[in-house]
Amino acid sequence: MDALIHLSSTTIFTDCSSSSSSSSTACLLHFTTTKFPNTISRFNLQFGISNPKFPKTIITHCSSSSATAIQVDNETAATVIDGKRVAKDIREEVAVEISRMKDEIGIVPGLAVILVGDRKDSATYVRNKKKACDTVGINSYEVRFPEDSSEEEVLKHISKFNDDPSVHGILVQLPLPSHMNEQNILNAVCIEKDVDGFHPLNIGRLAMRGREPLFVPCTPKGCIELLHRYDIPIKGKRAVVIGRSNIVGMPAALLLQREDATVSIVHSRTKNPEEITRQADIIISAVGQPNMVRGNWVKPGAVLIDVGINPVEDPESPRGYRLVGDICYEEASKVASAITPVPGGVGPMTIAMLLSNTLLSAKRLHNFR
Ligand SMILES: NC(=O)C1=CN([C@@H]2O[C@H](COP(=O)(O)OP(=O)(O)OC[C@H]3O[C@@H](n4cnc5c(N)ncnc54)[C@H](OP(=O)(O)O)[C@@H]3O)[C@@H](O)[C@H]2O)C=CC1
Ligand SMILES: Nc1nc(=O)c2c([nH]1)NC[C@@H]1CN(c3ccc(C(=O)N[C@@H](CCC(=O)O)C(=O)O)cc3)C=[N+]21
Repeated sequence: MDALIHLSSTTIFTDCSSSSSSSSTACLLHFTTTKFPNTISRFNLQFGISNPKFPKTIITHCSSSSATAIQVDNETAATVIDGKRVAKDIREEVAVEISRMKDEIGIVPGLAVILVGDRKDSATYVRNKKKACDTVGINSYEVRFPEDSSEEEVLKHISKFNDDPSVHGILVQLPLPSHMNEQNILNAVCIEKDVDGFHPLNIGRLAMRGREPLFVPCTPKGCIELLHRYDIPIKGKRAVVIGRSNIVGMPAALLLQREDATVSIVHSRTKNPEEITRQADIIISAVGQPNMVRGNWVKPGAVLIDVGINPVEDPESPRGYRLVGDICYEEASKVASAITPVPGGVGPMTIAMLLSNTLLSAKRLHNFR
């Protein structure tokens, strides 16, 4: 190194095009040198000139100072919010409670999962939920219906599970085939067993001050749980939720509001969404658009919760695709103070919350504390 350089600020630009498996990162550095302390120089650098011995060293061509190599020691990186680890902790906590319940009152919680049609992703989710139930000691009951089955058949099974005392939670995997009326089916789940929290009565109570839902939807609950477990304050903060679906965006906004955040909702008709997200201390994104939230949509120090699960083509991956979130991780993680990865962020928490809701239901139905 020819000159000692004090980095005063860093701006990172990444090519976040959704399909590229490797992206190039350019870095605009503002720094002063000891040789030229009053000069602030700007250099356009290309990352990735890797010397494994000096991974943080960038080689560049500088004309206004004698520097040829820069040590980027103070590059800020966000805390990675490890949903996979937290979900494991929660599964262990749930397992302890389930075994205590079994020992003390001889009850084992049961979860019924209804899957209609043959979507591959839905089948995978259901399989993962069953596996998770097995690991904590929840009995799972799975019913599969062919794509062309009737709404009445599904309703009949829901009614059967409503009356079955060994079932404490009922989950209807979404989306349903288009010929079925989702409202009718979700309304049929009795609210005491609505572990997904999708029944309008549970959502209505979530929206009302002074009312308590019996269950909170798993994905938004998982987002808030991550914030709590990482000691991230919510009260008085500005939160922006991107997406307003019944299952994620809308209940996430309601939950943040219940936690005393000031909440804005961005959706597909929002003009200049980046101006709104840039004001946020906390962003929860649930859109389904790969890498939509760029680094420059994010206020420095913001906390980012990425719900999006988007498959993008990747010939190098064994499945031929890989999962990315709604947030351009590479860019945003350099601006944020904390961020959830995809995979390994919110996804595992959704399943952990489902287990936790099923335990809660069994405890409540059997008056077990
Ligand atoms: N990690 C997990 O556990 C889970 C992940 N997911 C993932 O989360 C994502 C969202 O799921 P879900 O809520 O069911 O999706 P929906 O398609 O039901 O909702 C998407 C929302 O995003 C909004 N939206 C779409 N495009 C834009 C845009 N360009 N700018 C701003 N807002 C936009 C839509 O707006 P509008 O209302 O105007 O149409 C809508 O409110 C998906 O990737 C899904 O796979 C879902 C559930 C659980
Ligand atoms: N009634 C109903 N309830 C749901 O909760 C529900 C639903 N329907 N329909 C579909 C969405 C989607 N969803 C996910 C759950 C876990 C992961 C998950 O565990 N993801 C892993 C990756 C899994 C992989 O690698 O394929 C992760 O993010 O690390 C993702 C998505 C629940 N949903």
